[in-house]
Amino acid sequence: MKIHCTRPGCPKPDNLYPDLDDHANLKTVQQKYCTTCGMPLILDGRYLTERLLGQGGFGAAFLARDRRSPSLRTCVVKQFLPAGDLDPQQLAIAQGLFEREAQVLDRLGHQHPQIPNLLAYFPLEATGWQTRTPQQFFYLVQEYIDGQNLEQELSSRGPFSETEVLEVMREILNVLEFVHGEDVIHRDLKPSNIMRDRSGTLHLLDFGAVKEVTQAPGNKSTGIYSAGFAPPEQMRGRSVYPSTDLYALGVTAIMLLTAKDPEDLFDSYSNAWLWKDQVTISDSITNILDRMLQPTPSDRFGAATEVLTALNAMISPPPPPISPPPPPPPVVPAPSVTPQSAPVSAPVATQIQAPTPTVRRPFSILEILASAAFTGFDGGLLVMVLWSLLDTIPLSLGIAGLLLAGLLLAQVRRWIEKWDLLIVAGISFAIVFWVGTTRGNLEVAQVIILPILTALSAVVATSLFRLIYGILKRLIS
Ligand SMILES: Nc1ncnc2c1ncn2[C@@H]1O[C@H](COP(=O)(O)OP(=O)(O)OP(=O)(O)O)[C@@H](O)[C@H]1O
Repeated sequence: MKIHCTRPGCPKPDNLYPDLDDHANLKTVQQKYCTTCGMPLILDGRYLTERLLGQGGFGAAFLARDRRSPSLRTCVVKQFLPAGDLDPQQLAIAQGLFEREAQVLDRLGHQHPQIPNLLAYFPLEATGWQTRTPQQFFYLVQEYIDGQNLEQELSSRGPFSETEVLEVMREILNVLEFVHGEDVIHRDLKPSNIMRDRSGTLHLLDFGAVKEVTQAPGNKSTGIYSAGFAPPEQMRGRSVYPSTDLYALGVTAIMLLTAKDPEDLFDSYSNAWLWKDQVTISDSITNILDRMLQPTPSDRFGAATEVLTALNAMISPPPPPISPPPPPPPVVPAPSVTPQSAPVSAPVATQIQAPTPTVRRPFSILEILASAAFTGFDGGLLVMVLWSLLDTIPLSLGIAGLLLAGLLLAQVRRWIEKWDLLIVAGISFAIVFWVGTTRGNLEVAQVIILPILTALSAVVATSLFRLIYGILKRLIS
């Protein structure tokens, strides 16, 4: 059996003990020591570390086996390993907080299936290596979640779709709702701390309360939070709120959508998140993420429940396109998650537009009118140039009709929208201007005025149609 030494800096941590392959030996042996540094290898009399899983700012995580369980259950052993620049007072606080992390996990893990259970928490005093001074170590053992974290998933499969991100958000918000209800703020939410097990369930990892220790202003030392995911109040070492975790979840969501690191999405010059032009998602989810990513806690959602309500509101069927917007639903005061809940700046429901969970969102009135102007403009140009070249009305109308149908399809499918409309209109105008005035018999004034007139007519016709449709609809209902 291979046992991995947990002493930081051990030059040859892998120890081979073939005698422990025999279960009877494994169960009864008293202790084994690292052949290089003498560190005890069977922790708390039962946990045998197999390999290093990773190293964070305040400790290392190891994959381990529990020799006291009949199936040699796999578990995760986390070792408290603060960075070397803490003074004795800070170290004492850090140890106290590590213990608090254990208490928090103990309380939360046994109540929620998506938080790993705490299995043990213990100190270990070992003789120093290359020194006679004894060394103190702290360990925390927790349930092993067999799967991949979302950071690993992201790098192996690329960006998540809107639907997939919504699923992640909903699931983690439900966990946060519970966590915040227990007066706990996670403080380090990010894709690498969200683990998807083999059945697809997400788990929230790493309740690193120890990270509070260096939050004193001016102390910018290691691993206090994860840069990029922490909102301004946490970076300044101020109080944290439920909305601190919601901000980090917002960053997580845009990272999953874009497959980009937070540093590549945040523009420090304008102090803003620049991610929207990199993805096509519905307005409603964009608005929700915008609010989660507000720099001021009180501008964000105050509680996970509020975000869930906003996400659920997206499922309700979209209002008919013409009828006036329905009156805002009665404002339900946001349930206060913890006494630290940030004040809620506005009722959630009023923040949501055009609810739809689908990727192809409905067109706004402005978009419809802009598209009508574009179609009218290009339609006018097409008919004019074809007529001037072919000199037969039916054929010109037929070809123009076919080309227009293609353009309409491109707009409905959103292949061309916003600036594309202007670009396509500009290019077609330039072509028609050149072809019509050099090869055809068109006048310059004709090429300029006629398409503008057809564009205006299309806008007027569309507006009238929408008005009549709206009136009829209201009369019928
Ligand atoms: N309960 C667990 N089950 C399975 N894997 C885990 C568990 N806890 C941690 N891990 C994995 O172990 C690795 C190290 O975790 P750890 O929490 O020590 O550091 P980190 O999350 O990488 O960094 P930081 O502490 O700075 O957030 C990560 O890849 C994480 O996914």
